Amino acid sequence: MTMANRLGEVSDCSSPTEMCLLRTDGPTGKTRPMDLHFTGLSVSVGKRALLNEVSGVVQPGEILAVMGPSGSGKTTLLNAISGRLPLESGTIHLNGELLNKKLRRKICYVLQHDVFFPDLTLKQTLVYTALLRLPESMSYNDKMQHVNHIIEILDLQRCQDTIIGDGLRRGLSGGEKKRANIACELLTNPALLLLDEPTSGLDSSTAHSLMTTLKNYARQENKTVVLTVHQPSSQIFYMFDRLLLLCNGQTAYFGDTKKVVDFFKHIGLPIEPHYNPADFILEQVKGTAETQGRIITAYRETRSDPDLAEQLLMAVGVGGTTSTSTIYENYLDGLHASNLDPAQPPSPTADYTCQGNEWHLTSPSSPTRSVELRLTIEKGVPCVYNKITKEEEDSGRSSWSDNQSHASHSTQASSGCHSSPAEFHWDESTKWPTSFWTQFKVLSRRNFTVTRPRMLSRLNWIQTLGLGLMSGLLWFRVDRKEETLTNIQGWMFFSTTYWMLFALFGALSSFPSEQEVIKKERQSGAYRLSAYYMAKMVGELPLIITLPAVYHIISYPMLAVDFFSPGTFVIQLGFLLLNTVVAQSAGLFIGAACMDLEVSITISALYTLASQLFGGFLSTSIPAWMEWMRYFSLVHYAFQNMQIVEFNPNSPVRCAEKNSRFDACVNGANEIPPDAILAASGGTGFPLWANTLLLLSFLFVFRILGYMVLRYFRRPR
Ligand SMILES: Nc1ncnc2c1ncn2[C@@H]1O[C@H](COP(=O)(O)OP(=O)(O)OP(=O)(O)O)[C@@H](O)[C@H]1O
Repeated sequence: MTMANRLGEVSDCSSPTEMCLLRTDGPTGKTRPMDLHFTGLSVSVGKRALLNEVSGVVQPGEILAVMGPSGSGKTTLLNAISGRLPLESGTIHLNGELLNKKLRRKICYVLQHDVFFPDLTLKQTLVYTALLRLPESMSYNDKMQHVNHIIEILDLQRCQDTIIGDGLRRGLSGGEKKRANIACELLTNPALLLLDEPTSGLDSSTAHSLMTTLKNYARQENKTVVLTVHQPSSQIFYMFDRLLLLCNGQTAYFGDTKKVVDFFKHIGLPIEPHYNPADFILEQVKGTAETQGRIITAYRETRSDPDLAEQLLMAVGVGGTTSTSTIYENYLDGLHASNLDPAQPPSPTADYTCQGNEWHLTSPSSPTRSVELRLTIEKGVPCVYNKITKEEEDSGRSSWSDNQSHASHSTQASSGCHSSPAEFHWDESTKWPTSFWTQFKVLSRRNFTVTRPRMLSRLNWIQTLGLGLMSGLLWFRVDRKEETLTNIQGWMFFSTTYWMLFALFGALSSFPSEQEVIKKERQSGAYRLSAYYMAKMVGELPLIITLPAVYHIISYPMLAVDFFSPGTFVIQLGFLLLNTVVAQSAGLFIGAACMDLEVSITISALYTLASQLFGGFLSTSIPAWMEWMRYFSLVHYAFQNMQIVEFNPNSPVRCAEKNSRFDACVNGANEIPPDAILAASGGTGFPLWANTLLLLSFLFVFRILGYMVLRYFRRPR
């Protein structure tokens, strides 16, 4: 399909709110409508049951609202359906197929809290999400068109260049953030959309407008939507097709939203006139233990009625007193309207058998095509599946799929307005939507964009320029003689120590500040942790070395006016930067391991101060039993190497005229031998290459430890 064709299809849609989204039924588009059927879900933590035998079903094009008082288990239910919580018992089926890793890709979960990088604009956020979560087979242009399309659908054009913002910086409004949150998830064209309290924190008109958008989306794109909601207005309440009412983790009602008031009336709890039904039912389930018991028992009795099948079918709006054969006929009519060849209408005369509460009905509509219907009642919830026709089996769609209510949506599906500039070609054989290399590239770029304002902030520039000038002036044109030897060493020690502290403490908050976003993205299977980690290391490298390099460029030439050597200058810079990167690695590791800023600051303060004490400048006579601690000092090796480079025979340091502390000087030499300077500085005495190797080892060990912590101890659940 050409781009022009695709755009042509989009232009069929008359307005953004018509929600013309993605082709879902094309031969390559794999996001076909999905019904959700969960049965007897029980979840416990310790001895406490959070969910107890909760069941429900929702069809494509419908919205199932999960309501209940605070703490009744709404979020727990969504977590369970999304596969993020282990079930004690119960099953979750999508189109009759048990929930598995592959199917989880078709589910998106919009969290209650809006989790974003606050410094990115809305458009940048969506573009990075699209580049990470849309399949590799889509071109860049298609992905960008798709982003624009989603922005249009959710009516976010006006704020697309506004930063997301947070408590400190103003950015998107609450309603815009909710839409942005939903937009991020809609990008992947999910079949099942789970939303945890999408309207919380919104005023009634914004909440209504958001719900209208969702309703249109579900209807016109034939998507299945499950959402939790607290206290909707009556207008919003009646937008829900089905309602699942929870009370202390148990089902108080499941069925048609319009019938819930009748249900309550039937059990002796009539609603007063002009009362918001949502408020009314919530008040009842929040009532006394006796009222709660009455509601739950009444609902259970409905489920154990001898004429269960008819009642339940009625609850899902299938048929009331309709016989199963009529259901089947209606069902086939629906299929005929949407999928089957009009020239070959399916035969309404079907064979059907009934075993217990499971019906099997088969009807050939042509020699090569047959349709089979299965109706089961599992734990009180009816589920109507159609078995794939023979032709569809050939194209790989051979599981049980769709159901009775498909008929009611077929007209919408066939009414046009169901294509976008993009098509999806999910590669089902791979776990990730994009390759490692793509993930690495996109995440490096994003990391650079997100981290730059923090690391290269105006204040950091002022601090660096100020300190560079101050240290340059303090040690300006320092003389190269024994009396001023400690000044030269002091500059080197100060430089390595300062940048160690800067990098280590700066890195402490790096993982903790990102962890919520990363957790959300990892839970949705957007990328590998290794790609994120590598990208973070690489993306931040230019940022972490910029300021120390500027400092060195200002400060060292001022110090070394009389003995400046370009070679020494460059090598000194190299060790200063290497030490800074090592310190950053230590900070990243400590930050990841602790995640609690106060704890990590305490540990870091202890380690960095010990590193200074044992660095070889502040104390040159370390007690023998503490000498081993020098080997763990973060500044020791770089400080040693800077001295090795600085104090070389080509640039000698003159002996003191009297009372020299160096034997060579006392014995008549004019210049202090470099080895004597190093020996007197309390170092380990390792050569340059050994110190460099040890610095690199520190770097790798801290980086590997940081990865292990994220991989095994910070795994999102
Ligand atoms: N990991 C857990 N350990 C112990 N209790 C938990 C855990 N997770 C949830 N709960 C408890 O389970 C109950 C249901 O929690 P859930 O978040 O599902 O409620 P909710 O209906 O979504 O509430 P709200 O409307 O306030 O968000 C609450 O009482 C909560 O304290």
